[in-house]
Amino acid sequence: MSSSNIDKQSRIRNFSIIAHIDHGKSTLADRILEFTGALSSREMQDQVLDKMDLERERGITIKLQAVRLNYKAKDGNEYTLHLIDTPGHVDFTYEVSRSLAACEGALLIIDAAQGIEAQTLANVYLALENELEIVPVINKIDLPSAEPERVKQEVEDVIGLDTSDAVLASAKEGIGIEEILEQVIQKIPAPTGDADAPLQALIFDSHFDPYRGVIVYTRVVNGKMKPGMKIRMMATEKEFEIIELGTFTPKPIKVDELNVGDVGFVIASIRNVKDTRVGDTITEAKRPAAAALPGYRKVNPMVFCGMYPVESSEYDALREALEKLELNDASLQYEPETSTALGFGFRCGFLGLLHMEIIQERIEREFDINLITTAPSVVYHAYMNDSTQSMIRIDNPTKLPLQEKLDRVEEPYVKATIMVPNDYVGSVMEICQNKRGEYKDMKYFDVRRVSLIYEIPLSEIVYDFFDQLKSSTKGYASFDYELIGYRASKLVKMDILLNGESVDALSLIVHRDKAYNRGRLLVEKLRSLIPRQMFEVPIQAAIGQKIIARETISAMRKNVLAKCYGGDISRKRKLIEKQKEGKKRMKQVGSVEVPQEAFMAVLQMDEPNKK
Ligand SMILES: Nc1nc2c(ncn2[C@@H]2O[C@H](COP(=O)(O)OP(=O)(O)OP(=O)(O)O)[C@@H](O)[C@H]2O)c(=O)[nH]1
Repeated sequence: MSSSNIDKQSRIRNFSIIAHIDHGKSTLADRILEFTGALSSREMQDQVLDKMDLERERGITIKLQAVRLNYKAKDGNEYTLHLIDTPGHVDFTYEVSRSLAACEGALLIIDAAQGIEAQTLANVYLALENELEIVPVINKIDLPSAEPERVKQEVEDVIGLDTSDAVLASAKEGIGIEEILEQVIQKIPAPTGDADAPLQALIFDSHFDPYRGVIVYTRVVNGKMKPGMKIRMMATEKEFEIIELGTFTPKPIKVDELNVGDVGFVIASIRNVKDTRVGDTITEAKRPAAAALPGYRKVNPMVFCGMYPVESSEYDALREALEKLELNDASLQYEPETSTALGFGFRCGFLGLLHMEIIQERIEREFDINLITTAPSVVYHAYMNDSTQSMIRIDNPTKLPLQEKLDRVEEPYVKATIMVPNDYVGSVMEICQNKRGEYKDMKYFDVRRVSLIYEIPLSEIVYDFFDQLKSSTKGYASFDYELIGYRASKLVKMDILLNGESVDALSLIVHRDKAYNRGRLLVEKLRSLIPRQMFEVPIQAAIGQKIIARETISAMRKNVLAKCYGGDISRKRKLIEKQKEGKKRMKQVGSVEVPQEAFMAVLQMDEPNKK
């Protein structure tokens, strides 16, 4: 390798920013971009690293990106910095871990008023797994409630990081930015790697551009890439020819090559993001690397739900919407599904609830399709009791075989870390126990805060766990979880009957000990959600042949319009309009009109906190 290349490589720093949500990651990233001159102040009006509208509205970062910055350090040298953004939600943990794998270091941002939170720790563990140098930054020191010294001590005690020269910063007021960059240069190592070795480049993200095809975000670990080179994706074994290479500054600019340590994008006439899996290694087809980079795994959806068009004529439009979204989202899965109650639709798989909500919203907003979605379900493993002992993956409660045929059913469990001020420990424990959680550990951070570890079935977390946690702790609890595997549970299928007919889209899998309680609450909730019909409608919950709960919706007495007779006509029209509006989200199930909310009722039941 030439000495100028070595020089260049020694002046590269690749880093991420990790933080608990709202501790100031995006604001700090913007400041860094501004300080290094990558953005003018006018451009600063948009938070560049948070791109999509939805993201901005929800205030979270979903799609990761990488920016190349030039920084003239105090030592007089010019450095190339690659700042790699990470998504801020537990649904996207694998993507976070791969973007961290593209770095040598990470800025750990901690809010000076709040201190360490659950995702601070989760992110630190991911950074440590990837052997990153962690540079602590205490942010928001401008806040009157900031306690930087206490938070520094907390970081020392809990994480074991030396905080003697942690930067005290305010991303909002632009304090400490230069010091942060100086520490990036001094503390984070330059990339090591061999420019003459066969190509190994890590894919840490990709997205679909309608004009250019898939744009792959990559970090070169060994070797180099040039336009015209034939590349191979080592996991998917697909081959492509590089058409263009570039980096984001943050505007995309073309480059002639991507060398060891470089972070940038590759365009190679790739049509589907499924060919460019996050975590996969790009190598040269002609001279492939002996092995892929470590850490690749295929991410599997954790949560499934049914999506049905309200108007059955929109089925094709829904399929096209899913096809388009899938181009850009390798973790979205779907397959056609038919429901007796809802007709033709799709069973869709997501990384988590947030991922699911984002896709639902995009289908409705960008594709203008009215959807009926069924309650989300986790994937159960059902083991048959016949001679085969075979296992069936159940991603839809209706598919659970009859009880008599089952040896056992297993469900996914997570290890949940909940951080909470002392005063709320009691209520958090109660929620966890109510959610079938198994207590594992409790650690005191300081006199005020506690970290609780529970093992909880994922299905219980899907059902409004986080909302309950937030509301019973005045918003102070923070929460993170990781999947730890499958365990056998006493699970049964509960069916819901409307007017005597079982509605498949309302079936759910519940723990046997909770079935009666859930069944009763669910039929009560359904009674309040389903409008009166022209006739009386019984709502029943059943396990097998046995009815465990019943409510009745009494028949409608008079036409709503009757009220308006003699009244003014515009009011009447408004009422008709309103009824039409309301109708949009109704589905005719047998002879009963059922609103969208009914299919989600199981998520909204306020279960009294009793065991
Ligand atoms: N007072 C004060 N507020 C700050 C500072 N840095 C960020 N904030 C505010 O804190 C809130 C969260 O900041 P973001 O930068 O969006 O936080 P984030 O960590 O990127 O959040 P996610 O993108 O949701 O992960 C915003 O309202 C910011 O204006 C700071 O130094 N001081």
